Amino acid sequence: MKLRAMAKINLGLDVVKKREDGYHEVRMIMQTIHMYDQIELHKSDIVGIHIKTNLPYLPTGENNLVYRAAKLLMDEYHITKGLDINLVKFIPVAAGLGGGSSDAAAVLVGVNRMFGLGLSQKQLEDKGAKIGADVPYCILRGTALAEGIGEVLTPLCLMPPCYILVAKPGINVSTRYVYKNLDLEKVKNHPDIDGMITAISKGSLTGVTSRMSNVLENVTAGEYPIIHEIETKMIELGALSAMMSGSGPSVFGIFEDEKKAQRAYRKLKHTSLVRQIFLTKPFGRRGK
Ligand SMILES: C[C@@](CO)(OP(=O)(O)O)[C@H](O)COP(=O)(O)OP(=O)(O)OC[C@H]1O[C@@H](n2ccc(N)nc2=O)[C@H](O)[C@@H]1O
Ligand SMILES: Nc1ncnc2c1ncn2[C@@H]1O[C@H](COP(=O)(O)OP(=O)(O)O)[C@@H](O)[C@H]1O
Repeated sequence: MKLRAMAKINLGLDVVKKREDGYHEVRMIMQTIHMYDQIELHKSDIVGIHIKTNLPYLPTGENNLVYRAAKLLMDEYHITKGLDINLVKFIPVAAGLGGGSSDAAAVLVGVNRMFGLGLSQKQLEDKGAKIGADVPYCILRGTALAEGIGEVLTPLCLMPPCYILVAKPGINVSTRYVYKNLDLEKVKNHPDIDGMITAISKGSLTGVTSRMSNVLENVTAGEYPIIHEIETKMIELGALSAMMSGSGPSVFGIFEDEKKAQRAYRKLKHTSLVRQIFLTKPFGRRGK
């Protein structure tokens, strides 16, 4: 069985409060983008979950989120057959693009289908929350409001058509570190998430881009000024707006004009600012 695990960006990211358990309550506008990892699942007679991946530095045991996703369902439903997972990564790792979460989401959907478990999408989303805060959204996909720690989802209509330039600089950032170093008292300007929801419902691209804001950017860009440098370059090259995705360090720029987006892609590709760069588009919800 072949699956596609789609990447996401956060068009808006607000942190509302810190919980007792260290997790943060968020209000985020999530958007799936047309960039994906390929996953193949095969039943096997050799007991256990066996992972192969094209990235030698990724864990292939229980520290890989695809392992955890498969094990969660296989243990609960007493599946004794073996499972081979071939994971081909294209989504940059630890980049703020939700690659690991989306791989886990795809495996939950795939194992459910492959072994005929009959779980609904909502049931899969609930199980996904045990693996990571962004996993339920990665099952839903499309444009959505994510609240709680990311798992309370409200589907929205698809964001207006546009071109999305995603650039990852050659630095790595841990999500845990970024949340830990966020000082909420210092955040003076919270994103206008409700205004962005209205703009999406009206189909106004500039209404969306004028409200793009991410409170985690203060933490990551405070340490890595390269994030602001990439944003400035994207704006110079015609992006309506540019912002860091999730906990970073990837930056995305939203373009209305395809030619400008392609030119920006070509210009940025050969600078020392970026390690990986992709020109992509918004992607809709599962089953839509
Ligand atoms: C920042 C965001 C924005 O979409 O994405 P990424 O940058 O990771 O892609 C998410 O909130 C990341 O969600 P996800 O990556 O699933 O988080 P998890 O694996 O559940 O948690 C990793 C760590 O981040 C912190 N964490 C995560 C989510 C949250 N709402 N509050 C937190 O404080 C916790 O310290 C946790 O130990
Ligand atoms: N299938 C996977 N793909 C990518 N990273 C994974 C995977 N499973 C576990 N990880 C670990 O999770 C960490 C965060 O990965 P990723 O989901 O790509 O980042 P982000 O949460 O910033 O979008 C990585 O450092 C990696 O070691």
